[in-house]
Amino acid sequence: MSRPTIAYLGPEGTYTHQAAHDVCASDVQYVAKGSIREVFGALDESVTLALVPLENSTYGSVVETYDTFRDPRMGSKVFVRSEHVLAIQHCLIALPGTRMEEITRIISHEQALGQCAEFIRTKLPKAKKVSVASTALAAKSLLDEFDGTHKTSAAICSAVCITVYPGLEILSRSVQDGPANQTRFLLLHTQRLDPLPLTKPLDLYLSALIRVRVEAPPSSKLNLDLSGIFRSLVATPATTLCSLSIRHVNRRPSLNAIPFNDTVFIELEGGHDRPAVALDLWYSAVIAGVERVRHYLQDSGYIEGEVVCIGSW
Ligand SMILES: O=C(O)C(=O)C[C@]1(C(=O)O)C=C[C@@H](O)C=C1
Repeated sequence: MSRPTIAYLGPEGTYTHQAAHDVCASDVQYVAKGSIREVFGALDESVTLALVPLENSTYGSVVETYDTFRDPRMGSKVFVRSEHVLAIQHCLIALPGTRMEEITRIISHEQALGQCAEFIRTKLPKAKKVSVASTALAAKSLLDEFDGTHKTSAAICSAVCITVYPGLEILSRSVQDGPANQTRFLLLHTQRLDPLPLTKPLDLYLSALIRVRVEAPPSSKLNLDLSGIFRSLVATPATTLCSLSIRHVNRRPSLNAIPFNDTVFIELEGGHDRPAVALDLWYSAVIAGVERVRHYLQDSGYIEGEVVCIGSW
């Protein structure tokens, strides 16, 4: 039997790569992809696992991940199955001999540039920010572009990049704004409830992610009445039993013909004071909530749309 394979945002040395190692047992095969959309697109019969960043404690949501979660495959062929939080300590990395005061270009992933905005503004005021697909790609690009004279660029990335890409050195450590910088990642799998292949033992979080989208709102309402949806979600006997509550709400444009019509992502959480709740009971409670939201939307006159559980873990 072939080894389980996990797709991640590459190249080698990204934070996603490190988080994937934290989650997976040693026998898993890693496949680097160039973007989060490509990571998601790689999931099929041979690549059954993927890890994607969801949110950062300093800079907020990873928009590309939420945008990918609008895809109809998410919730029908791909499911969120667990989460992992990684402490993010960024370094300023450059070619040997680069001087801080001469840096005019600072390359990194948009999230990392955002997490270090204050450092860049105060310590590298002349530097132009250049956003690339990942932090490790930023480090690698310093070597790719090296022509022996240009030492006016630097990358923001993890310290491991100087080992993965020899020929670079650390100019400054811990350059993120604030010491408690963390990113939360989600583990995706091609099965909704089957046991996961070769991950380390995973905690039961009693979490779930719901996607709600309506296409034909009643004429007076451009967007969803979230309070009605929230009430419907938490008000079944099963959801009460699991102390289901709303943890987080995010929205992205639906990209349909109705301007400002959003796809809403609602993250649910069960009561952690109820250790007796098992994943299948939790999943039933979430689905009971989802069913009630469907009825609520129908009763409110929404004709087309969807309410989908895209993962419970
Ligand atoms: O560029 C990387 O190293 C990534 O793994 C992506 C990513 C992100 O998208 O948030 C992951 C963790 C950090 O927050 C910075 C960047």
